[in-house]
This record gives sequence, C-alpha cells and structure tokens, in this order.
Amino acid sequence: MTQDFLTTPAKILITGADGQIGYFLNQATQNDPFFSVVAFTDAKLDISNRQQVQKRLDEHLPDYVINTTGFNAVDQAEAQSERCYALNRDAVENLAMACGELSIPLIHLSSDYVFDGHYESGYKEDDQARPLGLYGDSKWEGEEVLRATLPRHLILRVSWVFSTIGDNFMRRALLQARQEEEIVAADDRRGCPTSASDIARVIVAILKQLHNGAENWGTYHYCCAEITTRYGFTEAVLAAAGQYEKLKVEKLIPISSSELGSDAERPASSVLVCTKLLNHFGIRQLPWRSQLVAMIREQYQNEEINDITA
Ligand SMILES: NC(=O)C1=CN([C@@H]2O[C@H](COP(=O)(O)OP(=O)(O)OC[C@H]3O[C@@H](n4cnc5c(N)ncnc54)[C@H](OP(=O)(O)O)[C@@H]3O)[C@@H](O)[C@H]2O)C=CC1
Ligand SMILES: Cc1cn([C@H]2C[C@H](O)[C@@H](COP(=O)(O)OP(=O)(O)O[C@H]3O[C@@H](C)C(=O)[C@@H](O)[C@H]3O)O2)c(=O)[nH]c1=O
Repeated sequence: MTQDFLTTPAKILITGADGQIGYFLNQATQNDPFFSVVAFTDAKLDISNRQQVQKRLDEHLPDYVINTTGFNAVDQAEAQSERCYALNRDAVENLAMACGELSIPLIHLSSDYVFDGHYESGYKEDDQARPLGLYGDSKWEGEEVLRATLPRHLILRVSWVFSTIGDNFMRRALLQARQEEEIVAADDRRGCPTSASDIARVIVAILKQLHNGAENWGTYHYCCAEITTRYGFTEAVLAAAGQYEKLKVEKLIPISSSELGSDAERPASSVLVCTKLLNHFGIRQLPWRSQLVAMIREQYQNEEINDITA
C-alpha cells in the first residue's frame, strides 16, 4: 500500500512545548488537520535523557521531530557552560541518534549568535560561523553534531525572538516601562526581532512541503523584516503598549552596549539573510512591526495568563 501524503496527517513530535517557539508551534498545528501532534514539555520528555528520548520516539513513531528546547540565557551560559552544552549540543546528539535509528527527520532551531557580528550586510547560511560567547558556541556545536549524525535534518537559525511567553526583550521592556520613569536601550547592536508565532508559521510551511515530498534538507535562516536595534525595538514596544495603558516611562535613553556591560560578548550586527528560504520553500519574511502589534495586543487581551511579572 502506498502512503497518500495528501490525506495522511503528518505526525509531529514537539520538544520544549511550553517555551516560546514550542508553545506557538503547538498552537499553530493542534487544530490543523494536516498535522497529528504530540507535544512534550521538559517534565514529560527531558531530551538530555537518551533512554527517555528513544522510548518516546519508539512509543509515538512521529514522521518529524521538532526540537524547540534550548539553554538560552546568554550571560548565564558563561558561568554554566556544562548545562549549556549539555542541552544545546549533547541533547541534540541524543535526538539525532534516536531519530536516526527510526529514520525520522529532525527540525532544529539555532541562532544568529553563531556569527561574530562583523558582517554588516547580513549573514548567509554558508558564511563562516565564529561565535563570540559560549551560548553561540554551544548552538554551533549542536548544529555540527546534527549535521554529522543525521542527514535528513533541517536547521532553522532565527534571531531576537519575542512573544507573550517567558523571558524575552519585549516583555522585559514592557515591565520596565510600567515600573520606571527612565529606561535605557542599546542602540549599537543591529538585528531583526522575530515573533515566535511567525517562526511557527515558517515551520508549519516547511513541514507541509517536506511532507509533500520536498527534500530540502540543510541549514536555513529566518528572521522578520527590517533591521533595528534594541533601542528601535523598545521604541516600538512603548508605542504599541501605549495604545492600551498609560505607561510610567517618560524617557527612553539610547546607550551603548559597553556602558550596559554584560558577561557575554554579543554580535554587533547579526542580521540573517533569508533568501535561501524564499528560493527553496517560497517563504517570505513578514515585518516584525506588525508581529509586535499583534503580540502586544495578545499580551493585553490575556494579561492574567501572560503575567509579565511571573
Ligand atoms: N529566544 C531567542 O531569542 C532565540 C532562540 N533561539 C533558539 O530557538 C529555540 C527556542 O527558543 P525559545 O522558544 O526562545 O526557548 P525557551 O527558553 O522559551 O524555551 C525552551 C524550552 O526548552 C525546555 N527545556 C529546557 N531543558 C529541557 C530538556 N532537558 N528537555 C526538554 N525540554 C527542555 C524549557 O523548559 P523549562 O522552561 O522548564 O526549562 C523551555 O520550555 C532554542 O533552540 C533557541 O536556542 C534562536 C535564536 C533566538
Ligand atoms: C539590561 C539591558 C540590556 N539591553 C540590551 C543589551 C543587550 O544587547 C540586550 C540583552 O537582551 P536579551 O537578554 O534579550 O538579549 P540576548 O540574550 O542577547 O538575546 C539573544 O538571545 C539568544 C537566545 C539568541 O539566540 C539571540 O538571537 C538573541 O535573541 O539588551 C538594553 O537595551 N537595555 C537594558 O536595560
């Protein structure tokens, strides 16, 4: 019997399901008849546990695994390198090996921080990775271990993720704007903020094409359109949030990253060029500004669920 790709749902297994991207991917696929979804939080599937990973895959036999986990605390990574590499590299190897045993492709998320940030015109997929900090290095090593272990993989590098979930720059800026009269934002690091729900849209579009026979494996970039700085993004957060409440903040002050200080070095310009994704999958970039307006609306509409101080 041949498999009918057009009528058989694609069975996907999502790891890290209550993180930013995991949550929105789960939301985007749960009610889509194209997919049959099993979504695991870390309590139900700890990907650093090789036996547990194999057991879950044996139980569910998904068509695709999507790994949205990550040790993402960029500064903390410098002091907690063991934990960082354990999740961003070694656990990726666990997944890749278990997927390999069962011939399951793995979709994996990586970061603009694999680059050193000196290339102002933007990074393409094949540009030399040269991470500045341990977080970026662990993501790069995770990519490399996946490439070496599982031929049918897709690595999607994304940047500056924001959403109504967890700890991210949008929510931190909003919290500060409610509590402080003056806030500072770095105006010397360039990048592209990208909403977690938009990344979910991209992953859904990729999965649909893979499941219909596309064999576009490899490494891809996706970020929302329009380069900005943390200062430019904060300005937009304040404008969008100001539609819903009178914020305490009166002054937004541009500042250099060196004045702010931090444990980890970060790329000065980590813009991702996304034309390969367009050429191979026909997926276009959406502007982060419209994504931000929608995300802020969602934040205010479900203020209790999206408790910013939690
Ligand atoms: N956030 C960003 O700006 C960017 C993120 N990325 C990459 O995208 C991916 C997703 O990021 P994002 O959605 O922000 O991540 P989050 O930090 O929001 O979510 C990560 C999830 O992984 C879970 N997790 C942690 N350890 C384990 C484990 N051992 N087994 C299973 N799950 C675990 C976490 O659970 P718990 O909360 O309980 O610890 C959390 O739910 C990551 O690979 C990240 O490196 C790339 C570029 C930018
Ligand atoms: C404390 C503070 C920092 N900053 C700036 C300095 C620095 O550039 C940045 C730090 O914010 P974040 O912690 O959100 O940034 P960071 O953790 O560097 O964000 C990164 O996370 C990882 C997971 C990725 O993969 C990257 O794509 C990127 O999103 O914000 C301000 O603008 N104002 C402030 O008050």
